[in-house]
Amino acid sequence: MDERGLHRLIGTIIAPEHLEDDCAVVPCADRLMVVSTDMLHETTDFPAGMTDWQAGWMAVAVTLSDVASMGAAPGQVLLAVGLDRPERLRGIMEGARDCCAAFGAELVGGDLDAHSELTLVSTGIGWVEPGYLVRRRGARPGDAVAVTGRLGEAQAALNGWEQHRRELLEPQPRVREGQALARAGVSAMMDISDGLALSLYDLLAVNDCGFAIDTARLPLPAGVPVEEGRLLALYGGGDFELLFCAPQGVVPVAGVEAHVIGEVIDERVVLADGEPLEPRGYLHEWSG
Ligand SMILES: Nc1ncnc2c1ncn2[C@@H]1O[C@H](COP(=O)(O)OP(=O)(O)OP(=O)(O)O)[C@@H](O)[C@H]1O
Ligand SMILES: Cc1ncc(C[n+]2csc(CCOP(=O)(O)O)c2C)c(N)n1
Ligand SMILES: [Mg+2]
Ligand SMILES: [Mg+2]
Ligand SMILES: [Mg+2]
Repeated sequence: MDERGLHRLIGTIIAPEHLEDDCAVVPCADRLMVVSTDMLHETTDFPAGMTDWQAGWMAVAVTLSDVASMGAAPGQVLLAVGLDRPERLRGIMEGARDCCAAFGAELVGGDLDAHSELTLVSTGIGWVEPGYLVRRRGARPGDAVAVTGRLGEAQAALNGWEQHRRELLEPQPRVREGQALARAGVSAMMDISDGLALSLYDLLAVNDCGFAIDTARLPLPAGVPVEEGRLLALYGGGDFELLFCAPQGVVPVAGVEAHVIGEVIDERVVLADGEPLEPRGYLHEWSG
């Protein structure tokens, strides 16, 4: 059983539309509040050699990435810390505070307990005017499919490409880009945490159309052989770039580094170079 299968179970217990987006959306006077929470554990999320400051940074970055993917401006963050050793707390809190400060958020609370494995749960709140909210649903046939930044860099570092360690350990949520894309009129957006392929299937699940990408157009990690780079870009996790669809004429958006990698098609399939793309990537799995 994997994460996506269990999400379907959750969707039989709470309203399934609550599982459709990177954040929950809560009307709040004349604005919308978006909220995301994410849990990281030492063994699955903190690679060997990561500092405590970087663990705190990453915990906030992954949540601000979800906020960014809705087109929202980050506001407040809470950080719950399941702490294995007290001497780690200062570095973790400073990393979390610094990531908040770098992206215009404020760390305003959290929780603390003792735990055998370092566990960080960050909750991020963002704010957006109703007209600029972007969801995963909304893609239309003929839209361009595009991504910010480059893909596969975090997984490249895990594969030993040392020049990409910074991207793995200190992910930069595309907060400014998310808001600029929303204002420019993109039709659907999400962040890529588990790899491009799984993200395209996540978009497929909530749209009435499909996606055809051209692997020659993928922005690959620098300094990695093209064949390996292409696999990293398609299936590697931990990138935290934005994947979006845009009506013709919307891209390029001023100030946003993005690459068009394909287009939205009528048929409800995900194609890469004309062939069905394997739904493979970074997935939490349970045995049995
Ligand atoms: N235990 C849960 N209860 C309710 N909703 C959940 C639960 N776990 C996940 N969700 C919801 O399911 C959707 C997908 O969650 P998921 O964690 O895969 O997204 P993400 O945070 O964008 O990705 P990642 O965790 O890889 O960064 C989100 O809307 C999330 O709020
Ligand atoms: C040991 C280790 N392996 C991989 C990564 C890269 N990484 C960070 S978050 C994530 C997936 C989404 O997270 P989740 O679904 O758990 O929220 C991935 C693949 C890492 N930081 N450490
Ligand atoms: Mg997300
Ligand atoms: Mg999550
Ligand atoms: Mg995940």
